[in-house]
Amino acid sequence: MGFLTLEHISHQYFTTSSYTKAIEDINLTIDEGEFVSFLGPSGCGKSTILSIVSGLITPTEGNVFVNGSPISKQSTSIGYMLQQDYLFPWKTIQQNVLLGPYIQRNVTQEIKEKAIHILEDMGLGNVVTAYPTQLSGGMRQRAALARTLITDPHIFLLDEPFSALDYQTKLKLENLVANTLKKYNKTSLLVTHDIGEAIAMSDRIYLLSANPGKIAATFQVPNHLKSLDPFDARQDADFNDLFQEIWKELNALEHNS
Ligand SMILES: Nc1ncnc2c1ncn2[C@@H]1O[C@H](COP(=O)(O)OP(=O)(O)OP(=O)(O)O)[C@@H](O)[C@H]1O
Repeated sequence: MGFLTLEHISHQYFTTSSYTKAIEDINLTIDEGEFVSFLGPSGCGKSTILSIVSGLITPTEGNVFVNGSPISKQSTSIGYMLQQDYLFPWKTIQQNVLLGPYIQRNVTQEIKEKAIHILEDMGLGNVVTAYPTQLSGGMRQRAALARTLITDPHIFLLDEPFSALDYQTKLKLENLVANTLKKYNKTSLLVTHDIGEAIAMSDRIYLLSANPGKIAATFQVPNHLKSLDPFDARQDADFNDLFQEIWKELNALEHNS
């Protein structure tokens, strides 16, 4: 059994007059430190899977295990990276990053040094005393990631975190975020509509079909692509082959849904 296991997960949303079967019989195992992505047509249940892993919703069927124990029976901490950075404009970047420890009344010298260290890792060592409005969108997203990393979550959920950024910033961030989460050995789940982003960041990609959402295909990303610069990776034959393969499957799914 891996670090995170979803076993026979199905979920239905009920309203007063009807119900929607959002996902059906999802089974997957993710090892500690792995990065996986979920791709699929709109409404195939990608966000529902993230909500179940985060504990926000309890699936109508099936079990989620972390390290072999049901997720409901332990305090698994979850980190999020979303489209919006939610930085506080009146606090400096360092103060924003220290927000979690501040709320927990745990701003020690050690934590302050850790904040600086993480900010340096994210290429933000020279803007620790700046305010969010002084930073570009990509820098703000990096600060938001640093703020989550300092709380040392077990699992990282990324829900289309780069969709508001320009193309060049997005490519650079994909690499930086994927490498940083690997360095800190975080188990990460990304929801995206962008095939290139999924290939650039992941160890493995799950393609979901809709109505209800099921795993239609699984793709392993060749290891050597991860060591390449994002621009170079996109020129690589393996990247293009995998892109074409996923594109065809996705089109077929969208056609049939
Ligand atoms: N709160 C809810 N109540 C009722 N139905 C819901 C609710 N949330 C999601 N659904 C339905 O469940 C299905 C899966 O939705 P979900 O948002 O998980 O898909 P998704 O793949 O994340 O979609 P998108 O790519 O459009 O963000 C859809 O049919 C959606 O309409």
